[in-house]
Parts: sequence; C-alpha cells; structure tokens
Amino acid sequence: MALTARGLTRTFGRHTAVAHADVTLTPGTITGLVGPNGAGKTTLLLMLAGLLAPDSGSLRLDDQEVDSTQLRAVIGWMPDVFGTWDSLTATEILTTFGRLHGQAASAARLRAAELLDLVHLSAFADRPAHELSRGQKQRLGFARTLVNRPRVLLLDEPASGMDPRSRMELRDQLRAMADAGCAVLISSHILTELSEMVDDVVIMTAGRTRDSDRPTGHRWRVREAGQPATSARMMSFADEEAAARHLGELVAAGANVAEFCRVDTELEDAYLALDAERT
Ligand SMILES: Nc1ncnc2c1ncn2[C@@H]1O[C@H](COP(=O)(O)OP(=O)(O)OP(=O)(O)O)[C@@H](O)[C@H]1O
Repeated sequence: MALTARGLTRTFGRHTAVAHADVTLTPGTITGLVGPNGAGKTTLLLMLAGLLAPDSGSLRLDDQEVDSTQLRAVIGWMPDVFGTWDSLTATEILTTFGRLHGQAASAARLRAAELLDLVHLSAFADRPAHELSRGQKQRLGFARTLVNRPRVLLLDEPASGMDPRSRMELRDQLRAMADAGCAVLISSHILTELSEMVDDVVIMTAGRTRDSDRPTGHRWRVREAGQPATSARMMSFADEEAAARHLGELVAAGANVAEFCRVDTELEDAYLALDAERT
C-alpha cells in the first residue's frame, strides 16, 4: 500500500514546524528520514500516522484521499519513546492494543504471543512493563507497532536504546516486512546505520522535505599489509563489480592487500553537504 503526502503543513502558534512537505512511501521500499534537531521530522511522522491534524495538505493511500481513522487502521506507528502502562504485563499491553484495533480476545492473545516471540520477549510475557529495560521496552514498542499487521510502518528513532543484536534483528525484520509489501519510513540520526538499511532518503531541513541527492558511486577503504591504519586510501568505484576488478588488478600486480572494504558514508556526506541548521 502506497502512502503519498503532498504539501503537508503544520504550525504551532507562529512557528511553522512543517512547511509543504512531500513524501511518497511505496510498498517494498524502506525510506530514511533525516534532518537536524527541530527540523520537523516527528511532526511530519505524526501527521503521516493520522495522530496530528495537518493545517493543509493531502494524504492518500493508493490514490484514495484518507482521513485519520482510515490511516490509523493500516499504519504501524512507533514513537521514539515507548509510553506504556507500567503496571500492565507485556501480554496485557499487546492484547489491549489488539482489542483497540478490533481483534477478538482470543485473536489478540494469539497475536501478542506471536509478536513477543518475534521480538524475543516471550520470557517477559507476564512481567509488568516497568520491569523491562529501556531496550526491552523499545522491542515491546516495536511489537506493539505490528499488532494490526500494518501495511505502512512509520518509525521514529526505533533503535535508540537497543543493543547491537536487537538493532541487527530490527534491520532484518524491517527488510522482511518491506519484502512482504510494506512501505517503511524510518527516522534516525545514526546515518551509517541508516544507509545500510534504506533504499531512499528524504532530508528535512527547517520543516521542508527534499529528496537526497545520494552520490551514485561508493567508497572503499584500501590498505596494504604493514601500512598504518591512518594511511589507508579511500577510493571511489561506481559499483561492486568495478571495485572487485580493481582488487583483482592490485593483487595481480603483487600488492599485499590487507584491507579492502566498502565504507557507507555517502549519506553522511550528503547530509553534511547540506546547510542544515539545528533549531
Ligand atoms: N506541540 C508542539 N508545540 C509547539 N511547538 C512544537 C510542538 N511540537 C514540535 N514543535 C516545534 O516544531 C519544531 C519541529 O519539532 P519536531 O519534534 O518535529 O522536530 P524533529 O525534527 O523531530 O527534532 P529531533 O531530531 O530533535 O527529534 C521544533 O521547533 C519544535 O520546537
């Protein structure tokens, strides 16, 4: 299911948090949303999720104009901080959300168990939420996001607080969901991590969106045995084939190559090239 936003605008008092933002999320695609603090990312995500009314602009699902109720039925929204009812157990939280989405009690319980298994929290199923660590709460938050089998996923800094294994699992789960036809938008300040998982990027500065001009080439770090790490060379290649060819030539010429690895900094470079002011 594709979600298209055109000209979304939202002001708070005299401050325009989002100004004429355009976003297109397509099934099978993971899109990154990046921008400095105060750029309007969370405000934009809240409008896309149907949780904040835009002052103007349109929201369409597969070319049909939709209201906030229709949006909320198909969207999975994961805020950066998982606000929850601390005295409820992980199962109770997920079943409550399932019931709010109209699931029968037995279906909601089944879905809760399935999701706790997915985020490796089955052992915490009957523990109150206040006993969970920050990272475990984030994982429970991700499970909650999936309760209604969303077709569009909106995630605001989802990996904050998660340990490395949980981050990798989140990345794999998001890719699997995209492959299954979900459209995914993920906001993050960790650009190296984001560049490993996204297909497209939308950059926000001062409330405005623009597609990022990601460079088409990629960079590789090349070092010969015995060279200090600080004197490694950075080389650009159009694609993996070109890099592999060059490696073959280096080795054939007798170079003692100890390091030849791709460095995903192109998103960082594109971001830093912006005149992006923090607010
Ligand atoms: N409820 C609100 N009332 C007044 N101003 C708000 C409100 N929510 C957001 N703003 C303002 O709108 C602007 C955009 O905020 P937003 O939270 O969308 O930024 P962000 O890009 O998500 O920032 P960060 O990267 O720090 O999370 C900021 O200047 C913020 O102060």
